[in-house]
Amino acid sequence: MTRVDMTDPRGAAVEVRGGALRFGERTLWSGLDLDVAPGEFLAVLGPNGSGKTSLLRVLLGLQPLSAGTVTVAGRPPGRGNDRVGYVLQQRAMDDGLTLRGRDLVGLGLDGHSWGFGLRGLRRRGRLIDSAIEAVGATDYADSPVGRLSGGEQQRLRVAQALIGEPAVLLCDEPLASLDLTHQRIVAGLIDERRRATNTAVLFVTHEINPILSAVDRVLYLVDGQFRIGPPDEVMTSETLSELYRSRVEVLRVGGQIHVAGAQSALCEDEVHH
Ligand SMILES: Nc1ncnc2c1ncn2[C@@H]1O[C@H](COP(=O)(O)OP(=O)(O)OP(=O)(O)O)[C@@H](O)[C@H]1O
Repeated sequence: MTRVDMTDPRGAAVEVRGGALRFGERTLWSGLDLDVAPGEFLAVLGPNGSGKTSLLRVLLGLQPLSAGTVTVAGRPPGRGNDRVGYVLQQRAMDDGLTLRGRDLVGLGLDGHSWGFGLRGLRRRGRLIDSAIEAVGATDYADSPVGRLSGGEQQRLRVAQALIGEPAVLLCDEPLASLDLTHQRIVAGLIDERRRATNTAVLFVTHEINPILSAVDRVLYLVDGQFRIGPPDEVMTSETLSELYRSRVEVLRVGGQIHVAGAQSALCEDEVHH
């Protein structure tokens, strides 16, 4: 009997089969089978150098797999795959950068066709305005981005990533360098959007707590090993001790997860002081 999948006509948003990534002698990960469903929020965790950013680079088509296959929104990753949006690690933009906030956001529409003439331009303008409003950046949208604070720049980057209504949104530590209030705002926006438009989110982070309420599953990478599952299954003392090959304590305090007990490898995942 043929099985017909009625649940989602678009299929997996991200599909990796037997994925491996090696640099020289070093295997970052191998045997990775990963399906991310439309609308799913996957947190990608792991210590420095475990290959989190490299995984996003694979999904962006910037880094070929050493073995295995990958599709993003049903297509090979890379140029021409306009169904992917991304927010990369926060880096302060050159303070001489005179590009205005709204122009930065508008770059997210490049590759989309609005037709020519006034109507197309007006539609584009309206989309940019509403994307800027959604991230609460209206007040500084006309300022040169080089003069904005890190948090303000980051909100504009989120607007730029979301304006193209991607099927898959890749986020590489988008909350780093934001204060707690803005972490909440940016995480909330991304979560809201994926629920509204069924966007799959892959979110690389060292800190799961600001996004814990949004996370469906965790991919935890450590030194070539990984686990995939809901936070309650992966973020346990038992699972993380296995992954780190040393005793790790996972504490749940006030709805938050704190990981402690391993040495330096855990860095930012440890309880903050
Ligand atoms: N093109 C490359 N050639 C050789 N080594 C590379 C290349 N790209 C990444 N690496 C190495 O692969 C490892 C994983 O890098 P990656 O940036 O994916 O880690 P990460 O988990 O995102 O780390 P962090 O938490 O520090 O951001 C690093 O040791 C890095 O130096």
